[in-house]
Amino acid sequence: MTPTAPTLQRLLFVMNPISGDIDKAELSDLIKEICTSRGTAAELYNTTGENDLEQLRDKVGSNAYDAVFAAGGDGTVNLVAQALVSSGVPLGILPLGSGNGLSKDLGIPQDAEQALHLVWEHQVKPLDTLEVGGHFSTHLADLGFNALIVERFSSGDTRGPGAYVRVALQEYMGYEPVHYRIVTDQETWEGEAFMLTIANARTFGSNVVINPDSRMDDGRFELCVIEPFPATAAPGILYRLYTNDFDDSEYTRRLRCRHASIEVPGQQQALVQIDGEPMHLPLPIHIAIKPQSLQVLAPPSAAE
Ligand SMILES: Nc1ncnc2c1ncn2[C@@H]1O[C@H](COP(=O)(O)OP(=O)(O)OP(=O)(O)O)[C@@H](O)[C@H]1O
Repeated sequence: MTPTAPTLQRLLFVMNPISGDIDKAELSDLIKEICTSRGTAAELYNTTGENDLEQLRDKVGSNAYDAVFAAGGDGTVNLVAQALVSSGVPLGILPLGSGNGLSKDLGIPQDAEQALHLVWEHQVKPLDTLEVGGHFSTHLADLGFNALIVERFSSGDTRGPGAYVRVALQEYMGYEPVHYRIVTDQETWEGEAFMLTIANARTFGSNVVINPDSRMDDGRFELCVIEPFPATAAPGILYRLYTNDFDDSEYTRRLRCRHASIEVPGQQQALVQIDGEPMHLPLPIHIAIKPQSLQVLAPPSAAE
């Protein structure tokens, strides 16, 4: 353990039985075995997909957990973070999904067994969280092209990066950019966008860096706009998204703010993906940051 890290003695592990393709019974046994051998009490909760948030809030309210781990994909991390927000109880992550965006941004090992060592070797970091149209987000939300692809993915049975690229290419051909009006506490921007990301974090689970050099604890968030671009510009934009150079394109801009509202003139609702879950939200969409409202366990050496 790092000198400043508190000892975690009582833990809850929230496990999503459908996340990833590893054997959850084996992982549960491993968690119990390692924790028992180190004198740490570990309780397990399997999500059902029904009323999990209410159940977890009850558990967190009536038990003195030192930390609660989300063992699952981005949806499970969002669920557990929501149950813990403003409680002071830190969130740990055992990444099991296909994206695992927040865990990557925090530098958490992508192997669940290695990530378990966060219990004994960690630093506790405060993170901002976002409210997007009344929904909780820890990581990244967006409107436009990527939200459409996430929706196509969640309604089909295709998975994996190869399938993502295939679906994205199919949809790109007929995609019509949308006209947005964004009003923040700093400025107003109006125009067409191919994609509009609401970013508390930096990097998608796909390793696309949509919001480079940003912080998750500064009380601000970014609206990252990719404006319509000719097909010839696509390779350059894609390259910049993988090389930390989002701003180096004439088709991109970022608005940094504390609160914002997004309108689509003439439309009543919009498709939005929030931490990987697609949903239709009424317009305008109001976004606000809750500064340092979530504690997380990160590796002792994590930079930010
Ligand atoms: N026991 C369960 N049976 C069916 N669905 C469940 C169950 N528990 C949770 N879910 C659903 O799982 C979804 C969240 O999955 P999560 O994102 O954690 O994993 P994943 O889909 O494998 O990850 P990724 O999105 O990174 O690929 C939620 O929609 C939730 O309702």
